[in-house]
Amino acid sequence: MADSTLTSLPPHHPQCLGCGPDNPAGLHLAVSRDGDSVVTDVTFDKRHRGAPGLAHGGAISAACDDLFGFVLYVVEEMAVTRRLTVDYLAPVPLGQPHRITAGLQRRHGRRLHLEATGTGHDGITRFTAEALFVVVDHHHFAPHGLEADVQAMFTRPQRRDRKDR
Ligand SMILES: CCCCCCCCCCCCCCCC(=O)SCCNC(=O)CCNC(=O)[C@H](O)C(C)(C)COP(=O)(O)OP(=O)(O)OC[C@H]1O[C@@H](n2cnc3c(N)ncnc32)[C@H](O)[C@@H]1OP(=O)(O)O
Repeated sequence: MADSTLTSLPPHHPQCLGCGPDNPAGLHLAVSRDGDSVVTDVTFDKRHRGAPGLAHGGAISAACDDLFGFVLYVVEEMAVTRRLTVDYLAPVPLGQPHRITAGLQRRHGRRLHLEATGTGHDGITRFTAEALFVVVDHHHFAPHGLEADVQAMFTRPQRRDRKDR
C-alpha cells in the first residue's frame, strides 16, 4: 500500500491472529486508515488453503473480522463481534492480493453495523461482509486478565490519530 493518503494503524497486539506480527499462524494484516474507512491488502497463501489453490472461507472471514476490529480506531470505542456474515461471491485464489475496505455503516446505541468489501487487484469483488459489533468497556476483558492490554490498545491509537489530525 503506497497511497500517500493512508495512515498506518498499529496492530491490535503482537499476537493477534489477524494483525499480530509475532503470531506465526497469523494473517499479518497491515492496516491503514483512509478517512473514515480502513483498508488492508491481504494475500492468502498455502497456510490458508481450503480447496486446492483457493483460500479457506474461515481465513477470509477472519481477515474481515480483524479488519472490522480496526474500524474501532475510527469510532474510538471498544467493541466486540456479536455477528459476522460473509458473502462469498467468487473463489479467492491463493497468491493474489485482495484489498479489503471496511467502515461503519450505521450506529444505534451500543450497536455498530459494519460492512466490508474484498476486491482483487484484477478489479473483481470476491467477497463482502457485514458485522454487528457491540460496544463494551474494558471490564469485558477483565475476567481473562487482559484488561490492561486492552486499555493500552484503546489509548495508543487515539494518541496517534490526534497527532495525524
Ligand atoms: C479505539 C481502539 C479500540 C480497540 C478495541 C479493542 C477490542 C479488541 C480487539 C481485538 C481484536 C479484534 C478482532 C475482531 C473482533 C473480535 O473477534 S471480538 C471476539 C469475538 N466476539 C466475542 O467474543 C463477543 C462475545 N459476546 C459477548 O461477549 C456478548 O454477547 C456481547 C457482544 C458483549 C453483548 O452482550 P451484552 O452486553 O449482554 O449485550 P446484549 O444485551 O446481548 O446486546 C447488546 C445490544 O445488541 C443487540 N443485539 C444483540 N444481538 C443482536 C443481533 N443478532 N442482531 C441485532 N441486534 C443484536 C441487543 O438488542 C442490544 O441492543 P440495545 O438494547 O443495546 O440497543
